[in-house]
Amino acid sequence: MCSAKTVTANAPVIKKPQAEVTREPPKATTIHVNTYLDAKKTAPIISHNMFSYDEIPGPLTLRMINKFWSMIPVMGSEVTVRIIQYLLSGGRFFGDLLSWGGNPYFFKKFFRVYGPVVRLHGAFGSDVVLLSRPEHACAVFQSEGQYPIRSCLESMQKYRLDCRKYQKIGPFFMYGADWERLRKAMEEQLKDSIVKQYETIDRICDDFVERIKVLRNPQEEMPNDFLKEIHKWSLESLCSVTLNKRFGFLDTYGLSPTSDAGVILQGLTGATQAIRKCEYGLHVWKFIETPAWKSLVKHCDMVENVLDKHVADAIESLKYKKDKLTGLDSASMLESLVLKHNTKYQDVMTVMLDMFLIGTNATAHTVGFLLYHLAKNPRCQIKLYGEVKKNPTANRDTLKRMPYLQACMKECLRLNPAIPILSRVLTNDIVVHNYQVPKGTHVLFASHLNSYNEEYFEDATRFKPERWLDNELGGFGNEYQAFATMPFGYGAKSCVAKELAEVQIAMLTYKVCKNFKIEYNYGDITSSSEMLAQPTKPLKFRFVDRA
Ligand code: HEM
Repeated sequence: MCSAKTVTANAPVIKKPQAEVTREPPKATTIHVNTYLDAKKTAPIISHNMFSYDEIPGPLTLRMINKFWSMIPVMGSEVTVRIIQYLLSGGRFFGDLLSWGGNPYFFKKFFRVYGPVVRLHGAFGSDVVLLSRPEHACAVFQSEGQYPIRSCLESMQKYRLDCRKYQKIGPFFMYGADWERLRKAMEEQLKDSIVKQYETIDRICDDFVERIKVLRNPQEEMPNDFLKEIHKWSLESLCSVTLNKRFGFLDTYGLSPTSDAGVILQGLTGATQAIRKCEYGLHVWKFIETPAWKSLVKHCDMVENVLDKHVADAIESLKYKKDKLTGLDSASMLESLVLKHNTKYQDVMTVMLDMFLIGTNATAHTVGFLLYHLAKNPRCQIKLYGEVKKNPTANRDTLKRMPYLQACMKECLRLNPAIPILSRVLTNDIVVHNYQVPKGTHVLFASHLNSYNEEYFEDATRFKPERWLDNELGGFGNEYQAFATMPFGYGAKSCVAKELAEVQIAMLTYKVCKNFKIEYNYGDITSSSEMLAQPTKPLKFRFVDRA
């Protein structure tokens, strides 16, 4: 275990609680799950080597901040979660307080100082526990009941419930029977849409290749905002999957800011930034309209107004189409949700918005990173191109049968997961690392740290797709290896669109690799440490035509 000496020179002196210093470190492998919702299944846990929740080590500084918070009646664990994420993203105020501001390895430092389980004290006893190891994730996820809970973004919740009166906060944050019903409908329709919209997804990738040709400068390089172009591809693809419509995001002559596509792009970009600002730091916007809150409302309204129009049009046209639809064959995903699953209008809207906010960003950032890794690893690119050449045409089946392409995607998601921190609110008491953690606690699991840990992956920092060919778990294949990297999350609340995202990313990578040799001649690009991690530098790739 590290001592306080490991903290950098200008950091505050953080003393570990006495109990932590004197006792033996708990064994990492002990996992007990007390599912007291189903008393028949489990017996109470009795262990001789168990420690209470209060014994979990954590920073004294945050305890002091907590004393301050507890005088302000709105601060809860949600805020603690956001503060952590704010610190992770280099937030200044609290970051400076802890002398860890701007340090992307904030989580890592916590673990180094306090051990693999860290408790951060929130107001009213509602704390956040940071977990680091795969076996901790296993304990959390295996304890999930039928309805797992993810901690929510309070700003989005307020917007949806107060401003738009949807009554629902959307599938990403919902739980319970309503969420389960919506989730099942989404799963079914997304699967269906991949089959139905496959050719359109394919054509949109071709359009992206053409767009690259238009964007290239005389040195065959992309502009600084190439990530935005990847976003456009991702949006065009998702619009056609959900609405059966092309929006023109990839228009050769650029995007008019007043077109529907232009408004959606501007709205989503602004909304993502505003949500980030509202969520990190103090939630003053709950009482007064801060600039960040006003921006959130403005940008979310922009996206919603356009989507509203299209969703309303689609629903209206159903009245006329209903009889003509033969077995729902020609229905879009949205139409099927309404026709087949009787999904209500407000639910359709929140589904659309969650998919746009989470899905398009995550997919676009993953593509950005994958092209980067291929550019930086010419050996891997040559190998992938060899596989591409052997498969002159790509369809859903052939893409799945390109093992190296699949391995490249997995390896990219291991190194740069779009959502690097998974969160849950415990629905059961659990024991992690011999510490008892009660039901209701917010836990954050820093899964991306394991990706860089030699304990789980040999040559952990290297982009090495071969590891997934040698071993289907990509690492040392121990008992918990499946929890060492979880880019799409885990269990009932894992990503609902994993298959769609994989098809889109595989198809685009196949086409780009088939047409161009990818190069990158600037500084190393890493992931920003945010809820939705993105590349930290402009993606100034050079795309050289293949002969
Ligand atoms: C590479 C692309 C993507 C990655 C890495 C990714 C990753 C994730 C992760 C980590 C979660 C949380 C899982 C958990 O907490 O266990 C999630 C949830 C979710 N994702 Fe994705 N995602 C991607 C693409 C998409 C796309 C394209 C869509 C929509 C079309 C989408 C829609 C959702 C939704 C709606 C949820 C919430 C599911 C629920 O709570 O039931 N994602 N995603």
